[in-house]
Amino acid sequence: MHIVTTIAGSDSGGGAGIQADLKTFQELEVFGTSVITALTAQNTTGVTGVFPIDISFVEKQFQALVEDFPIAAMKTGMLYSSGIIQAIARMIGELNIPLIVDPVMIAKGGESLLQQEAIEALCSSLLPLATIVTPNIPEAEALTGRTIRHFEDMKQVAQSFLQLGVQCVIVKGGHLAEPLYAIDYVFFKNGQSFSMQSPRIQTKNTHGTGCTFSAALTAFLGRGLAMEEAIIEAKKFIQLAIMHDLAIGNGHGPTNHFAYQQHKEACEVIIHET
Ligand SMILES: Nc1ncnc2c1ncn2[C@@H]1O[C@H](COP(=O)(O)OP(=O)(O)O)[C@@H](O)[C@H]1O
Ligand SMILES: Cc1ncc(COP(=O)(O)O)c(N)n1
Repeated sequence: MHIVTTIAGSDSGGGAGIQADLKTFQELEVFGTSVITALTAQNTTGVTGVFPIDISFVEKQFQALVEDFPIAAMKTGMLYSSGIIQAIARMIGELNIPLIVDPVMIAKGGESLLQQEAIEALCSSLLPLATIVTPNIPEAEALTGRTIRHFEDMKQVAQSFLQLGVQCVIVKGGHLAEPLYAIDYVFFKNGQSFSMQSPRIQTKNTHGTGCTFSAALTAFLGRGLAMEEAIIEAKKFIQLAIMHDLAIGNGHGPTNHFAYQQHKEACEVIIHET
């Protein structure tokens, strides 16, 4: 049994954050553990409150896990403050395992999940430890200070992340104005790159897409898949989860974490070398 960890915020609504991650881990047959950085009062219509956990208690959760479990891979999601980021980076720096950093900044409803002053700590302390970083377009722009309009901009942005020491950058295209396809761009340290294209699903139920994608990636890496294979399988997991979306709640409903196990044979992702 492979053990993986998510370091993230709790979403009381169950579609994003820790809850989405653990559901994804369970579906992908890895044993999920967690370090909770903040509680959010949240549903499909938005976030009504954020309660950060004391840094010392974040550290206590992390220590409890690493003292007892051989963790195969870790991901981070909502980290909220520079203090939490620095504590996490210090502890992860002592381990040598795949780390996926999903640089969560803003909830779909517009509420901030990362304090403005924490951006610097994310870039200087945590990203240099990341095996893979998975920004969406607004996060990639905010973290690098560059605007993304064309593929050339995307390459420059990826270069900025790679220069920090990240091994692989996946710029997720959910926010691109591409009506027919959802295209993600993958860049490796060795200069290789490719895009992953799947049909864009017309739905408002996209709460937790980024969390679910990075959790699937963590599970596949924890199971020992090679990086490229893990990335493509994670894209299939999120594609099927959006395709078979759940109309739960009155706002942006969650994705369907059950769908991959039920339909994985029926999902094609088109890969283009870039
Ligand atoms: N409407 C959609 N149809 C298909 N895939 C989508 C759609 N929206 C997002 N995705 C995919 O979901 C994943 C998360 O992307 P994105 O929504 O950009 O991230 P975030 O949730 O962090 O904002 C990516 O693989 C992206 O291509
Ligand atoms: C606790 C928590 N973490 C992350 C997200 C981002 O969700 P998304 O994956 O839709 O960007 C969220 N809404 N809440």
